[in-house]
Amino acid sequence: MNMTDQQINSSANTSPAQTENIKRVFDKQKSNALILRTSTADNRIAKIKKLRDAVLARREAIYKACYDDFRKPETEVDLTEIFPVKLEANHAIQHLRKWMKPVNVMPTKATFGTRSHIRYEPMGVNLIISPWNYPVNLTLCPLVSAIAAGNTVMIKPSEMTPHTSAFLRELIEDLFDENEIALFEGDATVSQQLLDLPFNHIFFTGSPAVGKIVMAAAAKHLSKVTLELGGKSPTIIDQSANIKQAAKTMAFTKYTNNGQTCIAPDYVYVHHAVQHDFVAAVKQEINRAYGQTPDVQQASPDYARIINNNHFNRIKGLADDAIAHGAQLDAGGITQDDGENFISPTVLSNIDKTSKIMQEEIFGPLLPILVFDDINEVIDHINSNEKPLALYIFTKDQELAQKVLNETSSGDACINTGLIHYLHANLPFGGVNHSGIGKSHGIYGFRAFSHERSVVRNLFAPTLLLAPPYNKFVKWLAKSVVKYMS
Ligand SMILES: NC(=O)c1ccc[n+]([C@@H]2O[C@H](COP(=O)([O-])OP(=O)(O)OC[C@H]3O[C@@H](n4cnc5c(N)ncnc54)[C@H](O)[C@@H]3O)[C@@H](O)[C@H]2O)c1
Repeated sequence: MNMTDQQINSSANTSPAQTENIKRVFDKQKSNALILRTSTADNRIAKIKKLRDAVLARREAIYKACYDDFRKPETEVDLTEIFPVKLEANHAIQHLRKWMKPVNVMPTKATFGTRSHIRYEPMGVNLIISPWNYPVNLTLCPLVSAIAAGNTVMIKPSEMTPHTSAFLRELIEDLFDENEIALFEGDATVSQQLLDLPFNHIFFTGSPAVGKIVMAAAAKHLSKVTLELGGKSPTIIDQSANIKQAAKTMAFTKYTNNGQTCIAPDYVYVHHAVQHDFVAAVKQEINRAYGQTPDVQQASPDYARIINNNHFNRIKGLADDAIAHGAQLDAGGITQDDGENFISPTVLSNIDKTSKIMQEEIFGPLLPILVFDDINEVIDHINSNEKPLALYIFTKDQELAQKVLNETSSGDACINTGLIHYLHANLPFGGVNHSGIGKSHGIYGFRAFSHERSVVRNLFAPTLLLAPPYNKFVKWLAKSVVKYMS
C-alpha cells in the first residue's frame, strides 16, 4: 500500500494523454449512467458496504498517508476521517430503501382529479472535487451519497495531500470499474479539464474563491452544483456561559486538525465580564491537551501540522499583522520554520477589527478573542460580514441564544457545543450563500445527488374544460377557478 514519491508524481500528470483519458472515462460513465438509473437499493447498498469495509480494512494505510501529509494524529484520523465515512455509509445502508421510495403527495384544489408522486432519480454523471483538510472524509462521504443515489462519479482530490490522494486512487481503482467511479489526481489544471465537461452535477468542497470558479464553469453546461465552502465562523460566549466547558470546546474545536477545519470557530466574542476567566481557561486547556511549553507542544503526537509552507507563512503573517495592530499574545505564537510548519496553539486578544486576521478565514491554530458588552454589537458585526458556515453560542440564557439565531444567518449553528452538528446524520449540513449552496449528509446528501422528478397521473381532472375557444361557459369557469380554486 505504500506509495513511493515517484508513484505519487507519475499519477498526478496533466498531459494531453490525461485530458484524453478524462474525456474517455466521462463518455464511458455517461453510457453507464443510463444503465444505473434502474439500479436497485440492494445493488447500491452492496457498493456502499464494499467501500466502507475497504476503508476499515485499510485503516493503517490511511493513518500513514495522513501522517505523511500533515502529521495528522492517528486518533484524529479515527475520529474525523474514518468514523464519519463509516457513519455516512451505515446511515445510508440503513435508510436507503426508504429514501428511494417514491413519495406520494396529495392533490391540491387546482389539481383535483389527479394522483401525484415525487421520484428520486440519479443525477447521472457527477464530479466530486475535494479539499485537503479532511481528505478521506470529504472525498468518501459525498461518494457514499452519490452511490446511494445511483450515480456514476469522477473524483478530483487535493494535490496538497499527495499521499492520501494516492491512497484514495488505489482504493477506488481496486473497488470500482472506471465506468462507474474514477479518481484523477492532480492540481487545479486537472480540475479545469474536468470542469470543461458537461457533468450533470458538481459537488465541490473547498474555498469560496474556487467555489465561484466551479460555479462559473457549471453555468456553461447548466450543471447542478452543491458547494460546500468556508468562511469565518463566529463563537459568542455570554457571561452566563459555563466558561470551563466553553474554553474546553474552543480548544478542542480550534486546535484539532491544527485549526484546518471548515467549521472550526474562527474568532470568539466573549463578554467582558468573563474575558479573563475564559482566556485563562483556554490556556489551561491548551497546556492540558498539548503540554506546557512550546517544545513539549511541538513534540506532542496529538498536534497536527500546517499543510504546507505557503499556508504556514500565510498564518504566521496573520498573527504578525494582528500583533502589529496591537493584539496581545496570550498563548503560543511560537512558530518553527524548519520544514515542520509548526505553529503552537495561539490565543490573541485585544484584536483590531481592521487587522487581516479578521478579514480572511484563518484556517490555522490562531484564536482571536474580541470582547463585547452589548450583544447587538456582535450581531451587527456578524451581519456586516459574509454569512458564515457555522455559528456557536455559549450561554445559559435561552432568550439570548434565540435572539442571536433570529437576528443572524449561518449555514448551521450549535448552542453550548461545537462541530458536533457535522456528525448528526439527520441534519442537513452546509453553508448559505458565501459559505455554500446546497446541503449534504444522510437524506440531504442523497437528495443533493438526486433529481426530484414530479409525476402527475390524470384520473378525472377537469382541465380540458378550460381549453379554447373561450366561450361564455369557459370564461365563467375561468373566473370561478380564479375565485375559488386557490
Ligand atoms: N463546507 C465544507 O464542508 C468544507 C469542508 C472542508 C473545507 N472547506 C473549505 O475549503 C477550504 C480549504 O480547502 P482547500 O484549500 O483545499 O480549498 P481550495 O478551494 O483551494 O481547493 C479545493 C479543491 O479545488 C481544487 N482547485 C484549486 N484551485 C482550483 C481552480 N482554480 N479551479 C478548479 N479547481 C481548483 C483543488 O485542487 C482542490 O481539489 C477552506 O475555505 C474551507 O473552509 C469547506
